[in-house]
Amino acid sequence: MTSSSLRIGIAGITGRVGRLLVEEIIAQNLSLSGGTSLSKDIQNLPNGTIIFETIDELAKVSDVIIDFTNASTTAIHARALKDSNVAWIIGTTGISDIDQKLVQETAMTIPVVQAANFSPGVTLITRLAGELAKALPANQYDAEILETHHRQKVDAPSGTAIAIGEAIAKARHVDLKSVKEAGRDGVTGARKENAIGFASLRGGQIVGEHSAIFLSDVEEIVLTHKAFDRRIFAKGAVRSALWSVNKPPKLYGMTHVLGLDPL
Ligand SMILES: NC(=O)C1=CN([C@@H]2O[C@H](COP(=O)(O)OP(=O)(O)OC[C@H]3O[C@@H](n4cnc5c(N)ncnc54)[C@H](OP(=O)(O)O)[C@@H]3O)[C@@H](O)[C@H]2O)C=CC1
Ligand SMILES: O=C(O)C1=N[C@H](C(=O)O)C[C@H](O)C1
Repeated sequence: MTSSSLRIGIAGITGRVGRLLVEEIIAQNLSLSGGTSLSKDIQNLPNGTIIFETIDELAKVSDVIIDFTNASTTAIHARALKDSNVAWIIGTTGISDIDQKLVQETAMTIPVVQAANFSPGVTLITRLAGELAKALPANQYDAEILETHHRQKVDAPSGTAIAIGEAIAKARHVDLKSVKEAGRDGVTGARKENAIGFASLRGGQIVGEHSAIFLSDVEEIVLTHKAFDRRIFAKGAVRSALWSVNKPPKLYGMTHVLGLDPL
């Protein structure tokens, strides 16, 4: 299979990212096989774009499916794609632990590229956060993650914030779940040593902003990424789709797509 013959389907084709994926596929002269959506509002999609009723139908006419939908679809998509011949590029966030297991199972039979954020810049910031966490003692440097998104976002903390938290936790050899402090409210008690804190702001049309903050008694280190345009996600997802061609079944991430060495 070559990239020019690759048939790309979009799950969530009428969404904020879905519509930009269509533009990116057309801009790169790639082949769009169609998409799925909830409301099937096809306004402003190119003439002739096919909206399928189910992911199974879309899979029959696609070599790769890029999925920016809602976490409620993940289990259905995993079961439908497990025994298909398509690659699955997952951008959807807010996926439950149970459904994430299904994603992992699916990646045993088809190539899956999953990233909470398809921006190369965020991939690098996440690695840098891990590097800092490795070098800065957890009992001296408090790690806090701040994220800001548009008012329509339905999950919190953002998938990217969680991925940054996981990178910090991994570097500190702890399980994120055991140290995560999110949504502080009321008499919370003093901050726990080694905690990784999360704060989420929602409002307006902010595309996506993330900061990993390390605070000691004597200094503050802040890594910040701001996405100005959702095209950065669409470009990264299409790049991942092209990269997935002829790859063996496995759960890949943006670090694989970017060819970065494992940490
Ligand atoms: N990994 C990354 O780089 C990024 C990830 N995201 C994540 O991607 C997801 C989508 O974001 P965004 O585009 O802003 O969201 P939108 O709500 O704009 O789009 C979601 C799309 O999925 C469709 N959809 C929702 N539920 C279903 C369902 N049950 N079955 C089929 N289709 C469904 C919607 O259909 P309809 O239009 O008819 O409602 C719409 O087309 C979110 O989880 C978000 O967090 C977002 C940006 C970047
Ligand atoms: O919902 C969004 O918009 C975004 N979601 C992703 C996340 O949850 O991290 C990525 C990006 O920040 C935009």
